[in-house]
Amino acid sequence: MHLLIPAAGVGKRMRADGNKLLLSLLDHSIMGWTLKAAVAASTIEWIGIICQSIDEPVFQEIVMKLKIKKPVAFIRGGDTRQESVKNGLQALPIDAEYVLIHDGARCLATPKLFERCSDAFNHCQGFIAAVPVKDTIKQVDNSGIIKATPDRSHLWAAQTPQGFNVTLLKEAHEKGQTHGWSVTDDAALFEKCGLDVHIVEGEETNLKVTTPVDLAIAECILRQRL
Ligand SMILES: Nc1ccn([C@@H]2O[C@H](COP(=O)(O)OP(=O)(O)OP(=O)(O)O)[C@@H](O)[C@H]2O)c(=O)n1
Ligand SMILES: C[C@](O)(CO)[C@H](O)COP(=O)(O)O
Repeated sequence: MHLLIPAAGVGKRMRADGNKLLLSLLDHSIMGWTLKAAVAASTIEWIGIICQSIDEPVFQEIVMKLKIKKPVAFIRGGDTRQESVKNGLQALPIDAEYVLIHDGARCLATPKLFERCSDAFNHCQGFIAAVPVKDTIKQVDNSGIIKATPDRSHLWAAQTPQGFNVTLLKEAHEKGQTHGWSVTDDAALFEKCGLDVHIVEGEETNLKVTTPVDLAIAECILRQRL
């Protein structure tokens, strides 16, 4: 299984001085933890790290320190996650039929989750890891007035890994560019193309390290695993 890791963001919401994926989390960087889990997953055979050129030397160092035996490619990132993934798809080896895409910022995903996601290709061409939403969600207008309370039983929080047939996802990205679709995940492109995207059971702990408080929560979860 081929895995693309978008890691080319700047982490504005983290307000860090540089790419948040290089921040320390216990004895590794955020990206170090993400890579460790991906490498430990028996199904992952190839890893593409999508990053900005300025960060590539540090990511190379992380890969070396972890003594990763699986092939790792470095791919140039874009200005948005969507662009970064599009670049990643172009850089996949020619024989890649299916691909998993996993945010570098989701550093708590377990090897089991990667393996469960790889197995999902046995029954579908597109899926995302997700968990049922626990909160009551309100839809609010621009004046701060609640307009709707969607039925929670139909709401899922999207995570990564997300997995797709490579040809179909490449086509969806092309269409997205042509039509000017701007999305925050790859599933949304599949959806806009009218293709089915299935749900694979995610992990409650598979949070995305987005703001400083997420870093503290991630540390807590990792300590419990030690
Ligand atoms: N141009 C971009 C933007 C984001 N990402 C990656 O997409 C993942 C999810 O994005 P997010 O958590 O939003 O990261 P940032 O874009 O870095 O954060 P922010 O939105 O706060 O700036 C991250 O692993 C990030 O590195 C990327 O590869 N290329
Ligand atoms: C892909 C993603 O992690 C799914 O939750 C997410 O959409 C990334 O973008 P975000 O804007 O940081 O939510």
